[in-house]
Amino acid sequence: MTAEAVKALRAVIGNEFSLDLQEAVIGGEGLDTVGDALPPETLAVARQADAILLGGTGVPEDEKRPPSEGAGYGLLKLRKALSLYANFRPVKLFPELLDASTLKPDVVGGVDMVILRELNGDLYFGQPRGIETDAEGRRVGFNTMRYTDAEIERIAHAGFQAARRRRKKLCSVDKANVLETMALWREVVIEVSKQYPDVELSHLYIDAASMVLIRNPRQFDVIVTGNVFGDILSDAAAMLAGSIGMLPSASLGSDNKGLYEPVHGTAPDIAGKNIANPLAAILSVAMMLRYSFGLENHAARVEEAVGSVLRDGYRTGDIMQPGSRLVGTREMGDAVVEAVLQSGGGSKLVSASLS
Ligand SMILES: NC(=O)C1=CN([C@@H]2O[C@H](COP(=O)(O)OP(=O)(O)OC[C@H]3O[C@@H](n4cnc5c(N)ncnc54)[C@H](O)[C@@H]3O)[C@@H](O)[C@H]2O)C=CC1
Ligand SMILES: CC(C)CC(=O)C(=O)O
Ligand SMILES: [Mg+2]
Repeated sequence: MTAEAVKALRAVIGNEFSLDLQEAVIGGEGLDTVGDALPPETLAVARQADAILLGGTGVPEDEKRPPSEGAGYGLLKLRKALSLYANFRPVKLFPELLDASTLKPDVVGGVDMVILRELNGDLYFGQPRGIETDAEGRRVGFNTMRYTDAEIERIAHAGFQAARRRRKKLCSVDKANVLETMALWREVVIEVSKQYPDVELSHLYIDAASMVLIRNPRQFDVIVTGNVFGDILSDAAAMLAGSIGMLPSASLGSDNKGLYEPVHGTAPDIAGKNIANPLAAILSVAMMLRYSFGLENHAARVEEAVGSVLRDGYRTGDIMQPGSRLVGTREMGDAVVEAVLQSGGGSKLVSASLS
């Protein structure tokens, strides 16, 4: 999937700019080659890059390791080390996929929201964590849900600013009725809202938010929420867009450096079969062009190319519909590259590689 995203990136950049693309290992490949899910060399490459395109991390062997030593944790460390705290996960239904969702077309038609997930705090990072044996000899697992007011403030500002650029509606999702961390979350979000009187703020508890997301998703514009709730809510929201293979994301910090990756994981159940949907990875490249490189037109060309291949009936298995043309990962990538090149006035299909 990442190789297809790189092909699309090369196609849209063409000869207009030079692209200095470096590869580095993370996750399972990092553990296998240098025994580290986030090797120091990878972190160094990421630090000096303007933008990072991330292939999924996480391998089935993670189930036999402590979570904080697994391949998947390499990504969490990278997000934290680079202070990429604001994870934008747009959920937009391409009209061509109206019937691809498992939900009714009149529920999902016109869905266009952004889930803004805080990425540097919460249960995934809070200390203490671990598994210990208590005085009675019972094993106890524990994690800590933890947010400082400053962490909540900065993600709340990002949420209000995102809403300001859109339909000016922000819904903060928490569990303030049960958890002190989330009571603080709500208090700080309300305090920050005073600086954004033009943005309509609402609140939902995570359980109710999950239900409303499926019942009436069109009502949402921007949702701001914590690391764990955002992780779960965005996978559920993927089905509003037809498939988890359609959701891109951008993780940003306080400068333009960003990390771009699909919302989905490594999909080990279908790995190596050339059947996974590369469009989430390709749409992540569009976000990279927009947010890290300021190339709005190029971003739009990639997004329009995706729309055009869908209009032409190309489908991977996850979004397959009757009468459409079933293609593999590489063929979908080729079709997007061709559409990108057409939009730039060229017509020759180039074969780009990762080298
Ligand atoms: N950002 C990341 O690097 C993430 C890594 N992971 C890791 O990925 C591994 C697998 O996790 P899962 O829970 O199975 O989540 P997953 O997102 O990899 O897969 C969930 C389901 O969606 C399908 N799917 C995912 N992406 C698809 C695509 N592009 N096209 C078609 N179908 C697709 C998979 O085949 C699977 O049935 C684990 O090791 C996990 O830790 C999980 C989520 C995010
Ligand atoms: C390693 C996981 C926490 C990644 C994940 O599920 C995500 O970021 O959506
Ligand atoms: Mg996830």
